[in-house]
Amino acid sequence: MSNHYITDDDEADDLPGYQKIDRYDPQLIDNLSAHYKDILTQLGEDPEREGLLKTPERVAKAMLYLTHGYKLDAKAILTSALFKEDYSQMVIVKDIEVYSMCEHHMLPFFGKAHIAYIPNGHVVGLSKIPRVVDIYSRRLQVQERLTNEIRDCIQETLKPIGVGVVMECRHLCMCMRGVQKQNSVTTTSAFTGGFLQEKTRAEFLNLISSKLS
Ligand SMILES: Nc1nc2c(ncn2[C@@H]2O[C@H](COP(=O)(O)OP(=O)(O)OP(=O)(O)O)[C@@H](O)[C@H]2O)c(=O)[nH]1
Ligand SMILES: [Zn+2]
Repeated sequence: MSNHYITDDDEADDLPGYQKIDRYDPQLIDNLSAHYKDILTQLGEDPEREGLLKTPERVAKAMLYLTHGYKLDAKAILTSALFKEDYSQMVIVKDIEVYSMCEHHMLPFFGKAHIAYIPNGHVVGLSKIPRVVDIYSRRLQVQERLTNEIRDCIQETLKPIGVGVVMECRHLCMCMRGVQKQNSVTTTSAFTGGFLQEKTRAEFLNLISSKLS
């Protein structure tokens, strides 16, 4: 894989597929900038006015960052930190921030992901779970597919007894335009294995709804 994009995360170079953000391909930035300059003109703006001079390049870089997940391999990230461990209770990482872009309007949707799995001989390094969320979020998405992709990645890599994913997001395409519902939150969920049983799923849902004291 080449041309991977990620923020200036200090760990970036140690993770499979990650590179630092200052390694954007300059030709790609130039191409995208030219398109955004044209879009500004088509929108009735003057791309030569002072405040907009660097805007096409800024937008190009921002969009590359907001879609850098295409270049990353979530399964490789998880596989890089599997540890043999005799722990077979539910592991939950909750309240993981999510920032994604809806594929219909290319406007942000954002909120939280709550992820659980029941280990089957291996646990995964905890930080890798939010990294998986980021890799699938930083693409053009619909919330349902994002939820399923996270579930499938964890299930296929860790092969746990079960995986549960719940996501709660606000979609700006529903707030700042269109139907203009400022407070609506969309909840999606995806489960495998043990989480298909009502008791296990109820325990997960109960634990993610309880607040830390
Ligand atoms: N299922 C799903 N729909 C989404 C998501 N993000 C945005 N949408 C919806 O995608 C739909 C696109 O519908 P269209 O009728 O083609 O587009 P539109 O005319 O801009 O629709 P409005 O937003 O109702 O104005 C809208 O209903 C959005 O609310 C998502 O993550 N999941
Ligand atoms: Zn949308």
